[in-house]
Amino acid sequence: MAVSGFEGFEKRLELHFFGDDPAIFPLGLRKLEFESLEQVLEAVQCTVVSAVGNSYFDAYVLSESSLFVYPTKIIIKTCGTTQLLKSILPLIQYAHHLGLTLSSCRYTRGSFIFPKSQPFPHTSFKDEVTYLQDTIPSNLCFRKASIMPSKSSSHSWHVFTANDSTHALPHLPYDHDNELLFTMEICMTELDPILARKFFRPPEDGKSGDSAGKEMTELTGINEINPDALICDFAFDPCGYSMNGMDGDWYSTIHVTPEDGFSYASFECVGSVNDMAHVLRKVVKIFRPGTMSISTTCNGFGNDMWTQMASAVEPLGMKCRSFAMDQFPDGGTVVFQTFSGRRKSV
Ligand SMILES: C[S@+](CC[C@H](N)C(=O)[O-])C[C@H]1O[C@@H](n2cnc3c(N)ncnc32)[C@H](O)[C@@H]1O
Repeated sequence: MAVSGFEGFEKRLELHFFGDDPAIFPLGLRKLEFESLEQVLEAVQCTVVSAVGNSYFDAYVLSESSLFVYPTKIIIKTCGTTQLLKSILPLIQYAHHLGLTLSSCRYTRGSFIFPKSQPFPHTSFKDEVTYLQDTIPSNLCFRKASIMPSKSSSHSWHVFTANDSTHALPHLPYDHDNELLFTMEICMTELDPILARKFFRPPEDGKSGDSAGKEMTELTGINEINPDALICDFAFDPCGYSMNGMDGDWYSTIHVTPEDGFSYASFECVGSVNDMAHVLRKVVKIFRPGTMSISTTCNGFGNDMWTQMASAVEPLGMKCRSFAMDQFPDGGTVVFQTFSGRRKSV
């Protein structure tokens, strides 16, 4: 851990692949040996602490956040001082051995609380973008990097996308009822200290990380966010919590750094507009953050999520302080909003 404190803000990488050989499916990337994944994570400097799978994908809780492996898609989210971008090259190489080629890359993150503690290539967004530009293959020719602002220079949303010319919008943009799907990433700081205490373990509780995690999931109401989800949870010692949820092919994930002074929690999921507002309200009630950002990404062109998000949390005392929208070449539309308790400014 950095001398300053634990960096809760995650770096997030989403890679999509394609392959023409039917023999590699239906498992695709899920055929990767566990040892190969461990080697990728070694480059990032984190480890697997727990894992679960269903018929659609595998979900791993990491020592620093989460990894999701679908047949043609990988999502890795890591916090602390991990070097997430160092996973790209080994992943491209392992996928190549399976007959899969990279078609899309998306990297996102908020603003670090302790930016000076980050190692290369995460020393600045400029360094990250240079590293990405140099690492990803040239067939991903539609590229864009953007820093989406808020009213405060310490809360920005950093986005880099790169896509090839033939596999645009790789993630299905609609659900089974033909509703537009979104990815929602919520970053919360200044958690309510009484609620944050629930993510500390009593000294020498004699429990495993899994059983202590299960208790936290129930005690905090996290299990009620989506009662249909299969949850894989883990409690760190003496504090900290991570969980992955699986509901069919939809994932959700929560990570909590409860320490006073740099408390942080994140929630991420996929869903339609109606699900999102409902879920967002439940999440805000669990953490009661002083400040919060919401980033929604959809692979269509319309993204009017921001009004629904604002209406969902205003009755809970959170006021929308800023709004920014940007479009990415063959990478969809991103909306970034910041919120704070009514008397605070973000
Ligand atoms: C890994 S968890 C959740 C990560 C998540 N991205 C977040 O920001 O909250 C981080 C919390 O667990 C605590 N922690 C305790 N032991 C840890 C370990 N071995 N590795 C990582 N975090 C640990 C940290 O101090 C922090 O409160």
